[in-house]
Amino acid sequence: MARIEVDVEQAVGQICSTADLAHNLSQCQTLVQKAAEAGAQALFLPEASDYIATSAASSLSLVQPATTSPFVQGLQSSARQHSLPIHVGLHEPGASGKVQNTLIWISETGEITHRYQKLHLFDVSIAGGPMLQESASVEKGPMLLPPFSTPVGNVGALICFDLRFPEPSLALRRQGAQILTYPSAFTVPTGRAHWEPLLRARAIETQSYVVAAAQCGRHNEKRVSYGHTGGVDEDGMVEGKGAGGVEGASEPLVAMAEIDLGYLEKVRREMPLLRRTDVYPEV
Ligand SMILES: O=C(O)CNC(=O)[C@H](CS)NC(=O)CCC(=O)C(=O)O
Repeated sequence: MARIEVDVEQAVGQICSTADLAHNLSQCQTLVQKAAEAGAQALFLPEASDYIATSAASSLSLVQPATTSPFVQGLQSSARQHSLPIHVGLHEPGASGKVQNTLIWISETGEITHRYQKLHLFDVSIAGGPMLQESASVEKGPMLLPPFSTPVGNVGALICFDLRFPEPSLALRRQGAQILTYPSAFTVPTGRAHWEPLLRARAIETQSYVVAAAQCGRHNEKRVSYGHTGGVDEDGMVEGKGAGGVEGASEPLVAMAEIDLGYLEKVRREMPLLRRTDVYPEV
């Protein structure tokens, strides 16, 4: 497991994506600039940073392969220019005629080195609340991405609704993750009720840093996201508070969160969570 002796700062970005990819890229590039100026070692951007569409049909019409997407190419060139790795959620074409909801790691030299595809799709119909059928336009991911080494630590990648399932986070922790990422676009009512307790629970039960880059504000006439971007440390304490979480805000912003992997190892050493796998199955 990588061990970094000095604290590092990571930037966690919040934007309000619309169906205008060029505008979304420019919001993200503003955040790359801010993150680099603040001395961040990595920038984490929300789910679906490339676009949030008004319908399944519109999402299918906007999707582009990562290899030729001007949105991805723009971020690759920003990463290279600022020598800053970027973790960003986007859409990619799927094999089934649907899209894939993915998360890519762009290295500080602008290469796409890792890719995760969202496992759990958000199909809900809450009376008087959100009605969303993600599976109408998105195909579900086939596997976990094993944790990968980065300048801020070993990253375990998950996306948004995946946050409600403890199993993948525990599996990634067991495989060596030190930081779990949940780039998101939570709805306002479910975010108000569950966002922070879920993030804190995942951090505490995996004894890992949790990075929560969120979409915020009004995307179109049908969609508003909860925001409240930030980080949670391995004690479950929220970091970067105040910088994020302006409900309804649509200004791009970054929250800074500190990572101290020495402290993380101390927490894990001092309170080992040894599982009773003789009683219940290991995840
Ligand atoms: O639509 C896109 O293009 C981007 N994807 C999303 O916004 C996804 C699927 S609709 N949103 C969530 O998973 C919200 C989960 C949530 O709000 C909860 O678990 O409570």
